[in-house]
Amino acid sequence: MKMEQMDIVDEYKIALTKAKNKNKTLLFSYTEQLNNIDPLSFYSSAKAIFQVERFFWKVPNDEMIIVGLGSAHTFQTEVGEGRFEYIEREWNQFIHDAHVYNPFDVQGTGPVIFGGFSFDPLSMKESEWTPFYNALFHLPKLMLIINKQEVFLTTNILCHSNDNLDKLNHHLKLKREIFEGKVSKSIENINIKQEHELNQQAWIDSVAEVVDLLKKEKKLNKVVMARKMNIEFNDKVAAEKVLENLWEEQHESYIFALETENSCFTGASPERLVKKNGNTIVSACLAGSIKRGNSISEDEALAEALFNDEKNRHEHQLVVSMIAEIIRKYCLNVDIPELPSVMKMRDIQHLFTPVNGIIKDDHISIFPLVKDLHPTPAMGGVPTIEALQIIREKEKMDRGFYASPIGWVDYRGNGEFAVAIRSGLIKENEAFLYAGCGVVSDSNPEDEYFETKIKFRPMLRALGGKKL
Ligand SMILES: C=C(O[C@@H]1C=C(C(=O)O)C=C[C@H]1O)C(=O)O
Ligand SMILES: [Mg+2]
Repeated sequence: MKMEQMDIVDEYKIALTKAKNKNKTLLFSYTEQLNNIDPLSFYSSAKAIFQVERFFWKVPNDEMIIVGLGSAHTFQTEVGEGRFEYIEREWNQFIHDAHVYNPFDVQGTGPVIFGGFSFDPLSMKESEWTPFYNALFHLPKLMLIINKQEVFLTTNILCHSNDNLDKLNHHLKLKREIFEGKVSKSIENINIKQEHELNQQAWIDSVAEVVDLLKKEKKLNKVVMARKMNIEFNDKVAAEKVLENLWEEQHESYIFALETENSCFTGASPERLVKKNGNTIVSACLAGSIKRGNSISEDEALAEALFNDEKNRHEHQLVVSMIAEIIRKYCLNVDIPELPSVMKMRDIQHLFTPVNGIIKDDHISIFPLVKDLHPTPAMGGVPTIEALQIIREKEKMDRGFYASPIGWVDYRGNGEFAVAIRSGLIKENEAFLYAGCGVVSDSNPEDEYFETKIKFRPMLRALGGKKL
């Protein structure tokens, strides 16, 4: 059903008057309903206009797709430990003064920021991650939201106290160019020149050292060890092509991309961190892995082996205990099945336990939940602080935004974050891919190496890797 819609020019004039009266810069945000539009085409179509800052987000069942173009404002910080509070504070301040026109009671409509946080502000820093800081969120100029088949467009403009209608007119012109232009998917191809797994043997040796530590130190239960791959391409890689491939190949995952400067952090993650919609909180525990089978019977036998495997169940249970504790701190009526189920992705199967709860205080935004949950023992370890210290010493790399929360927050503090795994950072004709695994005292370093090899596959395939 179409709502009666206020005119964007009239609303903009109200925002301008507010900016003048308050003598400050404020956000004008306007949401309207649209006819259907293909989200990937929308993402590609605006490349020439908004090439620097774009984002893409799709949840596993397609119930929510968000595509952002350009940045009306970018929230970023070098603050480490306090990066979650910093972004929340800045966003609240922005919203406090904003003029929001949104007649729809639909999640994702109205002003939304999209971005993520660094995994560990105290880890070593590598230059490829510099443009992402310790947190980076875009408030897009134009944002497409597809919520259960309903399509919306949100326009965000910053109004200064001495502005006239010029900015809006310019914006409307850009919008017409996008919608009247030939909206098409990308036709570019990706050609890998060279794939390079970094220090394989050194990594296996580090995992063996971590296993020794886990055996020695009774209080240390789990450490997640990751490694990376470098890829060189013959030409610059088009982010939209990678997204198109992920969309086709990993449709059962969260698919995300966050672009800034000459960098695109993208991936297809099976793992939700947390979702908040009003007082409803949903989280997920995902840990414990096995490959897919070549036949249905082999696949089922592997799933059963995973379910009954003590090492994997232990690895999984450590995640459930921690997430349950955090969610219980915030929620009533917490619902957690006693036994995990097996989640099957294209390349891998995981043990999975969903967590649902009703938040006690619905004034709390999603930010404190993200802060408290990150890193879960699926990405860090148990106990968290000790595990992070070991990761810093043994991994000897900068995870950047890999294994971190990535997602969106709206102007009411609702939103959703996935854990940014099965991901990679693309920089023109170079990419860095990341994969990790939960190491426990009965881990076999060679098996863990093989597990990470499987976890590179989704990104490798989307980038045109041939040996898959
Ligand atoms: C760390 C990753 O995956 C995590 C580790 C898992 C495991 O060790 O069994 C399973 C799922 C994820 O929580 C990754 O994909 O890089
Ligand atoms: Mg594992």
